[in-house]
Amino acid sequence: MTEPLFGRLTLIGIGLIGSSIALAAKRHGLVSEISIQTRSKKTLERAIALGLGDTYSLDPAEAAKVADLIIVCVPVGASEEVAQQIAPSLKPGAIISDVGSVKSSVVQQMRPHLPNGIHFVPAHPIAGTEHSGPDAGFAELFENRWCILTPEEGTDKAAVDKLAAFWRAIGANVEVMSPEHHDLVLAITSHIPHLIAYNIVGTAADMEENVRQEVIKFSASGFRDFTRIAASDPTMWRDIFLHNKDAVLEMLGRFTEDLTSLQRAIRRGDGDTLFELFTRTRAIRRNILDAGQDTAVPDFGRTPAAKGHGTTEKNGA
Ligand SMILES: NC(=O)C1=CN([C@@H]2O[C@H](COP(=O)(O)OP(=O)(O)OC[C@H]3O[C@@H](n4cnc5c(N)ncnc54)[C@H](O)[C@@H]3O)[C@@H](O)[C@H]2O)C=CC1
Ligand SMILES: O=C(O)C(=O)Cc1ccc(O)cc1
Repeated sequence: MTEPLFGRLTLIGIGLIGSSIALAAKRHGLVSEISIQTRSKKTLERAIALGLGDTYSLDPAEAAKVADLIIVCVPVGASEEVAQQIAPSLKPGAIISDVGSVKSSVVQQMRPHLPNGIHFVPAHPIAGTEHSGPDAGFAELFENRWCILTPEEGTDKAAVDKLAAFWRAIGANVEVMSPEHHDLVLAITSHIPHLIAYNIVGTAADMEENVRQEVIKFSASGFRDFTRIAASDPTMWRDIFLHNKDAVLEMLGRFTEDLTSLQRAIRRGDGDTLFELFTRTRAIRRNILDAGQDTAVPDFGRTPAAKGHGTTEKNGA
């Protein structure tokens, strides 16, 4: 049996991601003790019934005490409140991390409250489902998925390496980048796709009753996939859009321009434009599959041809 990487791991928030980390850390023997905190008694009782940890608390300061690694697993809008609550009881030398889907805002919310001598290494596992709560977790969630770390410059390298080793040990591939770059990439690869799903399902839901029934009845796989994504947790996704506002609006601007050019191509009967785009997007899907994980960040924007698909860009204007 190898030595655990950490002594006490404290998980603040025990939903899908927190419970999956608990199960994976336990399975791989990565920590000697797991302490769980969440703010609702009902959720804490589920965590106890599921046997996710060794100690349980409703008090974040109590749970964070003597922890070597604290991972905050709450909706991104609650990050500042949690940082304020745990800051006074953090052990010098502890690593504090999170799993939020947005990084710049989490850094801005948490950093000012963290005392010197604490290693702050924000993280985002790009792995999840539309389910939430402690019952939704499973130990394999992070296997062969990316986990992006966004430490500030000057963060202790040993702390970053140790957190990276933790994520690798539960099956993830680790990459390090700036919070700003993370937020821009995730806006197009994750946040806008969710917004599109929420919007298309909302549009269908607003249709007249008889059409709505047919939408459900004849739901082809495209729409069904959107309904899965649009069933994701409303609190979590509200917070993502409120806290990644600039990057989402920037990407939404480009998306809207491209959508307008597709609209024009359809109106004009311009089959070449449609065919050329659909051929290019098919190749992107193949790239993703060839990369061996369907969560791999696609090669968007690295080649001039992949930038936008408006008719003006196609014509080189
Ligand atoms: N669900 C997904 O697919 C993924 C989610 N994430 C990120 O992980 C984080 C957690 O998401 P999930 O586990 O899916 O959510 P979840 O809804 O399953 O669990 C969230 C947990 O946080 C607790 N909580 C909420 N506010 C709190 C507070 N102020 N103090 C203590 N506990 C609090 C809730 O009671 C619940 O136990 C979010 O920031 C999300 O952006 C990251 C990757 C994938
Ligand atoms: O269920 C899906 O399709 C997801 O996209 C899961 C997911 C949700 C949020 C993240 O920050 C990362 C992954």
